Amino acid sequence: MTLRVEIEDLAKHFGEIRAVDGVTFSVSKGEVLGFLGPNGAGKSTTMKMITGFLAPTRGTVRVCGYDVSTDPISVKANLGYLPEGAPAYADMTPDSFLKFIADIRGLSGADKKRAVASAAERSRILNVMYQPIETLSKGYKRRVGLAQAILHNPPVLIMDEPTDGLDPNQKHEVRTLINEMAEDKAIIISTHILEEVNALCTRNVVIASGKVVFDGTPAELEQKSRYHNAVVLSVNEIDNTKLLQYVAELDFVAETELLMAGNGIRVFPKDSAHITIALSEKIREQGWEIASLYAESGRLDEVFRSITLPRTAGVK
Ligand SMILES: Nc1ncnc2c1ncn2[C@@H]1O[C@H](COP(=O)(O)OP(=O)(O)OP(=O)(O)O)[C@@H](O)[C@H]1O
Repeated sequence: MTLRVEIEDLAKHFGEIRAVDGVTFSVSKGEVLGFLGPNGAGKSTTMKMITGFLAPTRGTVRVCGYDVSTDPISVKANLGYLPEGAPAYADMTPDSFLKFIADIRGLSGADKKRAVASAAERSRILNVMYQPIETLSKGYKRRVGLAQAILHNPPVLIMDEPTDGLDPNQKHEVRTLINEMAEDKAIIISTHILEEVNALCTRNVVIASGKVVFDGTPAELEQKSRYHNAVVLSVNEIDNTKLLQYVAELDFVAETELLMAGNGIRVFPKDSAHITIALSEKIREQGWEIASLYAESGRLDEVFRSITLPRTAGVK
């Protein structure tokens, strides 16, 4: 694994406010890291320090081996940044905007032409290259932003809320583009859209109050849910209360609850064990007919809440 972004004990204090308070994580080539956290957790401040817009109070950021505080120009050369929202310069066309960015990146002649054509193709904006940016749909505007970020083919891409405010089709398109680029880049995406975690990310770092509270795969995040491996069960012609009483006594069951609208019961296993087979055997032993039985993978919204709420709230 080639390490591309290394963040160590990063902190930013604004007076009394500890916006970022000792954050450490790294991102390798091929990884799409979902950087999650509630409003005010410190995501934007961290991203601004990675991209060199903001100087840290403490700690280091290295991008492709270059330290952002001592070698910001090399860092910027290795990094593409998609800020939140739409690109500025609304009265420009994507063609003139990308050429302008190419100039800033120091590209000229054939290199500039090739870079603009390749970024436009990869971002699928070739059909709108000569239309003012302000007249484009949100999805296209975001793709123009993406084209700008990848123009110099950087090994590291940082994106702030890349699909925020897009409709489901546009979200899908932008995610597809990001997935296509993932193989040869290290990508950091800040988001609070939890479905993005499964659709896009290979790893997640969750921060709350400026500190890392989780670093792992989407599956590991789901496993922290109390619903992980919980089984939803309904049985034909048996009263749900009776079913619940029977199931609650089984030795592999920790907890049970009735579902709304008579839709059966939910069974929480002890130690998050896999219990679908054992449970279906126990139901059949009673001579009951199972109408439906399935295990849940876990609920990201619930895990997210439980790990990002202040610890004083009594949450594990
Ligand atoms: N320039 C600043 N001066 C003072 N406080 C700031 C400044 N920038 C950010 N903060 C504070 O630092 C904390 C972290 O803010 P930040 O914008 O990094 O959070 P965030 O996770 O990006 O939130 P959001 O999801 O709402 O964008 C907040 O309490 C914010 O008010």
